Amino acid sequence: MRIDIVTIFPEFFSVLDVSLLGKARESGLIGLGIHDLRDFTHDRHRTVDDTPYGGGAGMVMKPEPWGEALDSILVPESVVIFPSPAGEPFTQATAQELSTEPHLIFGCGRYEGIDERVVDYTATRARVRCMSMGDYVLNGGEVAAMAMIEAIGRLIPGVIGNPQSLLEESHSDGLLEYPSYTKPAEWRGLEVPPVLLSGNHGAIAAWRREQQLERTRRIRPDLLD
Ligand SMILES: O=C(OCc1ccccc1)c1cn[nH]c1
Repeated sequence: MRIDIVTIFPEFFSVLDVSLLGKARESGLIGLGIHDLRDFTHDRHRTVDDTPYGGGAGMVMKPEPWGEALDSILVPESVVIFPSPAGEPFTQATAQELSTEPHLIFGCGRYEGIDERVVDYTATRARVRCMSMGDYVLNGGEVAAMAMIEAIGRLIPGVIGNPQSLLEESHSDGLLEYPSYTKPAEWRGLEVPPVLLSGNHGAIAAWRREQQLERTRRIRPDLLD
């Protein structure tokens, strides 16, 4: 997979060099390109925003720099993702689906957002998805993009050492994960549930499933609808 990121804070993504994805990049599993939106401006002040038509507070990102930046990296197979509070929910299912794509482009908006014509025009040349990480507002798309890149990247075969662990985590089967324990068997007066020490794998699997259902009912009943 190749991932390109367009942002006015390219240095923000230098952490991707050292994280889990750093190894994936060394091994060629993931190609990463980081593009400074200001490199696609032509005025002395490298302007990327302007006041909104129709009035209102804040600034809107100008379409021209975005058009040139995306022209320089877009191919028909690309999926262009714009993190946005007004986007569709990004879930584990979305991460799973996007992890099989050959090329993802993350367009990190700031201010009040990007001129809508950038979304409309880009949608005539590739698949575009405005995606939300949750019902809250950040100052820009960079943090959301980082989270999506990690959620997607770890699902790419070969990136995670132990693919089995991907099967048993929260949301992989639509439920929250069961509680986990490790040595010592007793810690500060608290014991590990005896079934986990029983060696009875059938009982352990049944207990874990029940824990998943109980937790999901208690903490995230919406997942059971
Ligand atoms: O704030 C977010 O994206 C940054 C952004 C993009 C465009 C305009 C304002 C802010 C966000 C919240 N949930 N998921 C994403």
